[in-house]
Amino acid sequence: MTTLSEVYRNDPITDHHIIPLDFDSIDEVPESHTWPRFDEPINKIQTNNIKDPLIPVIDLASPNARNLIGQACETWGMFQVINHGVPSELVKNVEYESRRLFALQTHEKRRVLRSADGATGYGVARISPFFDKRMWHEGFTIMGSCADDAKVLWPHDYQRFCDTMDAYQQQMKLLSHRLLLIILEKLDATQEEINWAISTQDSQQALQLNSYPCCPNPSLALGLAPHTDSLLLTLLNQCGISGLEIFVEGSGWSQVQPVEDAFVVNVGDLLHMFSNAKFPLLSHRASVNQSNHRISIAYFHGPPIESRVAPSSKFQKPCFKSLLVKEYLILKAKHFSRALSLIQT
Ligand SMILES: O=C(O)CCC(=O)C(=O)O
Ligand SMILES: [Fe+2]
Repeated sequence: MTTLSEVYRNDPITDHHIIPLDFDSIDEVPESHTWPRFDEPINKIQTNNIKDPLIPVIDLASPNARNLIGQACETWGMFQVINHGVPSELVKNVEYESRRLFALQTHEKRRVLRSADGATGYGVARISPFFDKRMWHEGFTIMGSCADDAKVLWPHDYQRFCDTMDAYQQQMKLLSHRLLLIILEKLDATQEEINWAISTQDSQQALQLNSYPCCPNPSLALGLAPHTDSLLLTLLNQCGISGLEIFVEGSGWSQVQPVEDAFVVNVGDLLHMFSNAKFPLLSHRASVNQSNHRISIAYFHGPPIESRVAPSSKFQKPCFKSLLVKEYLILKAKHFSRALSLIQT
């Protein structure tokens, strides 16, 4: 069975792109990390007043949650979810362990550098090769067990990190299944399609720990460049520090303010495809700031890599061709944001 790691092995990225900046030793933004923008205003489209946000905040325990989730997927391709049942202690521990990792010295983190043909470990964002400028970001990717890397980082104290990441992945999997079930029912999907999306065997998931160190000049730098997520659904924890921005037609880049105990849920390329483009894809990016070292934790959920993806059988006029999930991911790894247009009918 092919895994996400094997798909990425097809498309190695060069060393230049794999090693993040040594943030400990830098006190200004180098030319390599200076992005040509950014005097544009950033709209704060969402306040902590969760009664009146633009990107809806949905209480999963409320009777109306299903309808609201369906509407949010159709309108935005994004919502925030609260009362989701993930223990807040675990969420705090994941943030704590992630900070423990990124607080290590640069030379220690580089011991678990992602290899050129690998998918897990420490490194820059996978989208880096598609941009001339580099990002104010370092990441650590986990797929399944992270024991091998954790043993290198903390030979005598790795268990806590592994247990926390394992427990969190488990919870994220349950929550993504719960949400996908609601979303697919809203799309009137068949039982077979539901089984495909939330298959307990061979489904693909990745946990991406993102670190955006304090930046001496945030207006020059960018934490993560604009992109869409490739799989079905992403659950993002902003860990209480704003930075996530979405591109809203007509009003430009807009901040998605963190809401306490909420996960940002967003539609990925495969769900956009499955919904026959009924659910929009939101391009998003991450900004950086001067005073807070921001951590975010993204969980990506996808179907088995060898399975086929196509618009749901309910759609009479599919606007995407059917292909294997791994074929799509290989296209995305080569063509990035053009990948979807290559499979339009
Ligand atoms: O850090 C963020 O807010 C965004 C992270 C993200 O988009 C990703 O990891 O795909
Ligand atoms: Fe993303």
